[in-house]
Amino acid sequence: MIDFQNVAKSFQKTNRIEALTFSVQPGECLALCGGNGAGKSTIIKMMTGIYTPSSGSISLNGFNVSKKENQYKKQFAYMPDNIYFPPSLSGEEVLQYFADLQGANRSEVDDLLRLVGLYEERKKKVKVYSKGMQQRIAFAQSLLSDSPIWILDEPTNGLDPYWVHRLKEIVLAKKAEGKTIVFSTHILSVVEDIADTLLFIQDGKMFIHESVPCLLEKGNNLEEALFQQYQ
Ligand SMILES: Nc1ncnc2c1ncn2[C@@H]1O[C@H](COP(=O)(O)OP(=O)(O)OP(=O)(O)O)[C@@H](O)[C@H]1O
Repeated sequence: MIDFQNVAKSFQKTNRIEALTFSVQPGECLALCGGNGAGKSTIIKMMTGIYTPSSGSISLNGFNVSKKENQYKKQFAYMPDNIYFPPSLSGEEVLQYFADLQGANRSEVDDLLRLVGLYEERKKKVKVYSKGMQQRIAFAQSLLSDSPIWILDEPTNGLDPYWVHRLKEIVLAKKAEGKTIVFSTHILSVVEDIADTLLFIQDGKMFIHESVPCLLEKGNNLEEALFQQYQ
């Protein structure tokens, strides 16, 4: 379970996230949406301990997200929105590097390379990978750990339609295994296909927090349901 209690965040005295309270239940898949600059990545970075909230508290499966504590770090796997890859390493070496860093088993690397369709190109340096290929390596990296919570910041960014489809299948399979999932996206059809709940942020405030099936009763699709609420 992910729990946010009155979490706010300011940068240089400007409030960017206003007292946000919500939770994600075990096994739930929550989509984080909102306009550019709304605060999605900031929320995700606070969830993962990269940013410290200005006030309020966050816990992951009961463990406080705080610089002074370590237990919460074992609760989640994370795919950042822009990940640094040592450019001189090949795709295979990058995953081996992350496996070592996370204490994961290197034997999983081949399977993950196959899962993200990069096994044939595993010896190529990541710096020559396309944006979508780098994104798939970042996605594979987040699958090295079998933590109960999986947090993905714009995972479909740069993916072609086939890989968006595959990513949805993989996320749904992980959801069926009982993982608690949070992902951010601008693609409402992805939300419709895989999320249980939508949290829509506008200017750092919660605008909508509702189950996807309930939202879909308000329109033929999520886009229609959401834009009716905007008007
Ligand atoms: N480290 C930082 N220092 C100062 N301001 C920041 C910092 N990180 C984020 N912000 C500001 O906080 C606001 C929210 O940014 P955030 O990256 O969370 O938005 P987002 O919803 O993820 O946007 P996008 O959809 O464009 O990726 C923006 O106004 C941004 O400029």
